[in-house]
Amino acid sequence: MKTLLRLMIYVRPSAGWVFIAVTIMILATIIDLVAPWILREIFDEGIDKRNMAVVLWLTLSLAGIQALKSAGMFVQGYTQELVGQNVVFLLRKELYSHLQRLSFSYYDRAQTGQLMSRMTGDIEAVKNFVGFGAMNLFTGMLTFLGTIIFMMTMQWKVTLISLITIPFILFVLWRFNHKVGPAWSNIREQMGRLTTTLQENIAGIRVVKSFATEKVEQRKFAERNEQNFETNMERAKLEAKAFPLMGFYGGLTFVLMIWIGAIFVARGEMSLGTFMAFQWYTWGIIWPLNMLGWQINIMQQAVKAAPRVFEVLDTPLDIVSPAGGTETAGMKGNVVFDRVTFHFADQDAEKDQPILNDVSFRVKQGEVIGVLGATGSGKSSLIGLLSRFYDVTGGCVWIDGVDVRDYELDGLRSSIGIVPQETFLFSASIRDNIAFGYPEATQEQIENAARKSQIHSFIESMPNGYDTRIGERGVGLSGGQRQRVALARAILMDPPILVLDEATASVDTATESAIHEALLEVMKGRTTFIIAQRLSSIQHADRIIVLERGRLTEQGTHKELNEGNGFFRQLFDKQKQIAHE
Ligand SMILES: Nc1ncnc2c1ncn2[C@@H]1O[C@H](COP(=O)(O)OP(=O)(O)OP(=O)(O)O)[C@@H](O)[C@H]1O
Repeated sequence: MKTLLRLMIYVRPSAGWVFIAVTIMILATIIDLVAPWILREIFDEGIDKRNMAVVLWLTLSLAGIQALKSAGMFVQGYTQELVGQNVVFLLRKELYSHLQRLSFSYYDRAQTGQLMSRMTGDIEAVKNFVGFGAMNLFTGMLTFLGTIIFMMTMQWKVTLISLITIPFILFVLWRFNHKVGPAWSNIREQMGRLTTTLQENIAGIRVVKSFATEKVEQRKFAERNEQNFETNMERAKLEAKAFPLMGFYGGLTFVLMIWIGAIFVARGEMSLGTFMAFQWYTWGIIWPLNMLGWQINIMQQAVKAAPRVFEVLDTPLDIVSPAGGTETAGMKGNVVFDRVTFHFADQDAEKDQPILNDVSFRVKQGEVIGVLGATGSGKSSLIGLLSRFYDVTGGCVWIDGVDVRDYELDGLRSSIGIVPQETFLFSASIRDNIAFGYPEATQEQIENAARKSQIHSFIESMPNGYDTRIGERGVGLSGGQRQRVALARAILMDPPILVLDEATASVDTATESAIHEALLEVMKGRTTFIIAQRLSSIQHADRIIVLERGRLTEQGTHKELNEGNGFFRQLFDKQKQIAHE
């Protein structure tokens, strides 16, 4: 009930259309109720009294109101769909906008396939009910009650006796409703899992193929597909049992009506016209009940699908822009990490080892900082805190003396240009990919950024130059080329803070060296963090900080660290030894 009430919020903007559809439905129902009554008059006042003029006029009026009803049904069908589509439109818009604002922590746990199935199948199920189902449910109930009232006023005894089967039909409906709900719940959930399997398989098809696990993947998909097939067949069995039974009781009502009606006509307690009208009215009782089975089906689908959509909508936004957040215009890039401790949301802050533990350091505007550490030591997490991908668990991160949590969020993120470890390129032209964060950029600006990241001449050599379209994973580009496109994307933003997270890890040493030469110019005046595992990547760093298991263990210049005997010195010796071998 709560779900249905909540859905009403999305129907409210279409209230005008709902009013039109419902008014037409009420008029159509009245026509359905009046038509058998006219039939009775044709018999009793026309045929019985041999008055052909009455027959003619009443038949013509019957034809007239039926034509009117058909025209009304056209408008009603259209408005019904319009209301449903409006609800889908609003829900999708709200869901998409919420998905845009959900934090990294949410996406760390979320399954893409589940989200896709909520965005498509689940919302579609809601539409079917809101547009078609709910309104037909309303018409059905109106027709059912109206028919009984009309019949009672004509011959209440025959009506009451013939309706003896109704409780049986209602019982079958109640049981069906009770059982089909959980079946739909399973089906919606299974569809989510099926889509997840499909999405993961397609996204990871290169891994699947390189490990030759197509058959295993096929089996996994087949298992889930089969589960879904079986649950659907269980549901079909429920329908196959309930609907014929309801049809049988409906037929029985019809037969009873004829039999009891005939007795009352023979006794002179019912006119032949009323008898004929009752045959027509019987359909007004049977079809709404039979339709009710389908409507319940549609309603249960929506009732089970809508909470899956609402669950996403109700996920709180844990990282939001503060009201009246500090503007970032004119940001210089003085960064301070002050006793920063960090746990991921799914960690136990009491028991689990923090990802970053009491980390403090200062970076002045324009400084180039190398962040060095073994894999998993917390380097990317450190940078994530700067851009508020996550918020600190303890301590504070300051930029220009302002806590990052007090900055206007979009401004903060646009002020920090990040070249991540894994680049995502959109299925668009290379130009659009570079200008992703700054769509208004001129061709000259784009080319400049591409030159600085050593990718311009390669783009120029492609058949369509900057207009060359690339796949969603940047297919057609090598790992190093993808990284350089991402680098150009960050440079184009002209941010006061630049972060290169293993940004040159996929390029050869000569290109890395060329990129770093070019970056010398780019980094001028900008605070730059270079995250790296090899020393060649941080040769231009003014200062280096070393992370070990979330703790800052060393910091200083190349020279200072080389004089020590810590991680830096060991790495230096190791890499020197490898170079000699
Ligand atoms: N979303 C997450 N939830 C829980 N733990 C995570 C999550 N992401 C990373 N971790 C853990 O946090 C630790 C630090 O990860 P982080 O990515 O910051 O390391 P890193 O130093 O950048 O490593 P690499 O050099 O391999 O990229 C790792 O032990 C990792 O397992």
